[in-house]
Amino acid sequence: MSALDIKGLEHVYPDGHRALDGVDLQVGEGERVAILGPNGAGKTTLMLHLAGLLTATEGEVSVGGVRIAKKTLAEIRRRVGIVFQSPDDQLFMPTVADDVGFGPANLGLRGPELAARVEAALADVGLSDLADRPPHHLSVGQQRRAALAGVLAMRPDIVVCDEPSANLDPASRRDLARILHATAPTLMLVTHDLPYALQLCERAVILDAGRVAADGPTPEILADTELLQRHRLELPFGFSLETALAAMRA
Ligand SMILES: Nc1ncnc2c1ncn2[C@@H]1O[C@H](COP(=O)(O)OP(=O)(O)OP(=O)(O)O)[C@@H](O)[C@H]1O
Repeated sequence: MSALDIKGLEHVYPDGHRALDGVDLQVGEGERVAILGPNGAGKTTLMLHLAGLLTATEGEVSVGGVRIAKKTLAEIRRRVGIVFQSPDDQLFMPTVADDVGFGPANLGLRGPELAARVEAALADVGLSDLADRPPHHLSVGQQRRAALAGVLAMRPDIVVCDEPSANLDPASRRDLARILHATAPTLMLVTHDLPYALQLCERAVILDAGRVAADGPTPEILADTELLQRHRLELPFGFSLETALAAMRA
């Protein structure tokens, strides 16, 4: 069974803008998939559908065989965790531990069980020492890890990350990649950062004008210069795919 099965997904916003125009996508359990595409391609719209935060105009999305519908929303939101780009959208409790425990507490966990869930998630992201700090006192990199801990504490089947590398220094970028590698069960990475997609995801999907324009192994997608140009994607100046792949194999 697929971790994620999207069939003929269309989304038309109330103003008539068609943001998704028939997306078909299957993702296997344990796969790591980068969702690439130019501004306005529909990446965020797709991401919001994965957790049932938008209602499909047409088509359907199933997570682990459970079709997203009003009556399955609670289950879907436990199964799919989204790490939003801006930690302000996610962190709002007085302490990091409270934030990480918020979701599991909503699931009904209490006492030692809740504390253990929070401790484990904070340990996974290397933030155990900062459990009692207010989230707004943390660095951007730490905030992003705290947001990921909040998602991991729900024990999701799929982790969706929106631009996780944005505004991170090189060391924080590496730390987060290592943590995502080690912790995300099935990963959907929405990003403009092509080297990060290469580092983290074996598969890449290009979305453009609300449609899947390409889907394949990330190294092959990134080696296709014409394909990238057609969809306004670019590797950073001076970036060598061969060197990066050799470094990853070493
Ligand atoms: N609430 C909305 N109402 C109307 N149109 C919207 C709304 N949100 C997004 N859109 C439009 O839908 C299209 C897809 O937007 P979306 O944010 O999903 O793209 P994206 O690929 O995530 O872009 P970016 O890379 O800039 O974040 C865009 O043309 C956008 O203007």
